[in-house]
Amino acid sequence: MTRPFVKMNGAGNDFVVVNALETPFAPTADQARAIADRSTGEGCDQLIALEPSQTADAFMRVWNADGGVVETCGNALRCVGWMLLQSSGKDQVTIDTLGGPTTAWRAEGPGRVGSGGPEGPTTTAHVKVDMGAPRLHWTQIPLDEAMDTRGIELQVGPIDDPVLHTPGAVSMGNPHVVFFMDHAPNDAFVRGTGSLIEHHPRFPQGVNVGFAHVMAPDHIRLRVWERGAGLTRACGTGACAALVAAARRGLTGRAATVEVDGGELRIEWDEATDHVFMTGPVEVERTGTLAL
Ligand SMILES: N[C@@H](CCC[C@H](N)C(=O)O)C(=O)O
Repeated sequence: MTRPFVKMNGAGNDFVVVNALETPFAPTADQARAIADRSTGEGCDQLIALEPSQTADAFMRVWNADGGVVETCGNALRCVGWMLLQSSGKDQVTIDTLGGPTTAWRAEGPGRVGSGGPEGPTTTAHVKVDMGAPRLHWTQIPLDEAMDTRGIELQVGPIDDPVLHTPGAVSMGNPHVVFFMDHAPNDAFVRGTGSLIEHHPRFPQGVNVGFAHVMAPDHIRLRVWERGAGLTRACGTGACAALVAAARRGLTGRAATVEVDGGELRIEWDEATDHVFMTGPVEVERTGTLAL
């Protein structure tokens, strides 16, 4: 069986997107893993399917690169949002996920906007998404026991001199923990520490691990080790979680630019609605066909 796909990325976080609005697409975990494999498959951080929805313009299903189905993906919501905005001609579209419903709009943003070319993809568009309200109670992350999610009981390194400790915990529909550091860590540190924390018993459903350096009250440098995908060039829900965790500790205001390896995301935590809004770039890289 073959299926057409579109390869897209949001700030460097890349996806194989399959339109399953008319024809169902239900890969096994092994098939999802094979598609995501960067040496033998198409290669991506997440596999995405756009499915029909009773309540929204579409339902977005997400598989991590390890083949596991997860709740949501912020950067993919912008990519899929752009596809639906283009195909429907609407000004806004709604997308449901296992992590909750989202709305997406076209937005203005920095950077070159073009259609791609021999030099590679250029920014296709900027899209804003309403990621909903952050979930902050320990049961909602979820954690293994009751504690204040502004700074949870967790440390890395020796007990009397930890390298990292007391991260914030936030659910943006999926679980995140955010360590605050005075610099951005290198790849080896993110890989070593991230892989350790991802499966820590503190997080019964695993966790996405953010390393945030607050450079100014409106600017965060963020690196993320994603649950089920490893070190990625951007994590949209991770950027939302970092802003929320930083604002709760008084390290930033309620809006900031979050600089990730693959670009910049604008995150705003609206006081009136409690919703977190994310604006950032979307790129179409290529199209192709999956052989399943
Ligand atoms: N890249 C995503 C998050 C994808 C899912 C995540 N790895 C998880 O397991 O929750 C984003 O942009 O939010």
